[in-house]
Amino acid sequence: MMEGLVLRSTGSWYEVETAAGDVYNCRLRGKFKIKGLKVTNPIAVGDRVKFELEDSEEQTGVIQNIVPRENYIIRQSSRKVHYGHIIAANLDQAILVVTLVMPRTSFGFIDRFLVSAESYHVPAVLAFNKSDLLEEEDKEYQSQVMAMYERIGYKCVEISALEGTGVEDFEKMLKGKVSLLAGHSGVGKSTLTNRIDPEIGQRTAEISQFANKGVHTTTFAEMFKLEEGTYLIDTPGIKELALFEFKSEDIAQYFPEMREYASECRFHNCTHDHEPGCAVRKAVKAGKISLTRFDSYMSMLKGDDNRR
Ligand SMILES: Nc1nc2c(ncn2[C@@H]2O[C@H](COP(=O)(O)OP(=O)(O)OP(=O)(O)O)[C@@H](O)[C@H]2O)c(=O)[nH]1
Ligand SMILES: [Zn+2]
Repeated sequence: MMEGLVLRSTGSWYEVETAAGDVYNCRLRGKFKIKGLKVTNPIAVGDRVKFELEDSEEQTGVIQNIVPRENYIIRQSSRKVHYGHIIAANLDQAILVVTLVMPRTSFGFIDRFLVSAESYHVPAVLAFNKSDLLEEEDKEYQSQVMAMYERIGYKCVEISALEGTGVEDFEKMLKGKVSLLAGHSGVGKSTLTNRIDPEIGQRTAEISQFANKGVHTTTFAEMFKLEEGTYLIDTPGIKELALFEFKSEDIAQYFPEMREYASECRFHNCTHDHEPGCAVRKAVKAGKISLTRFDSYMSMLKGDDNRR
């Protein structure tokens, strides 16, 4: 039996790369299923699989087994109700490219992304792009925003994909990891990937063109190899890591800075909304939890569609 990493999938075929760097075209053995998961795709990009060689000349194989996942991100299937579609598995980090100017990424959107990443147990990073466009006062503001997120524990980097500032450090951050790259249209994902690897940049731009035309891009889910052990997953079709199943009572636990106070609330099932003796609201008043973050929490709790 051989083992490899799924780089690409069309739904019926999987491109699997072995440690030696050989790529095999594999299909699933019949009736392949993963217990307890209702998904339209049992195997996704980023999965490690065991496969039996079928034809060594054609480099084809049959996937027999999946190595247990460290994590995965999933969305609602567009084809089947109550089914999920796995976007990617075994991620080391999820990077959200954001911009404070042209266009301005909202805190609501950033926080939804961070909450999703928490729920998937994927470390999240915020990359603030277009730093070259910032006026003096914007720079000051951006530093404050970055400090706010860093205090919570999220890594933040400042880059200008256009001018190349900070891109070297950005690349260092990718080294030896599987990273998912996300962000609103126009924040500069293609420009950034193009700087890192023109071939990938080209592909990113192509895929995002499809996405902008509304063509379903999930079949294009791709993992790019930057170097040995370093992979980038571009997600143009997925503007956010929308949660597949989202329970309002769980939301607070995905705000790391709230978790530590929540245990001190008078009621164990406190929603931090109106309850007396709420330690979280007290921490907000005392400036220990940022109001911006608390606002995001409240709108998520109330189910506002905060997607912009
Ligand atoms: N000033 C400045 N402009 C940038 C920067 N990065 C990207 N841009 C510009 O922003 C616009 C959008 O960049 P893209 O790289 O196409 O953005 P994208 O995120 O790939 O967007 P989609 O292709 O719609 O998914 C282009 O006009 C870029 O030239 C930057 O760091 N500074
Ligand atoms: Zn509370």
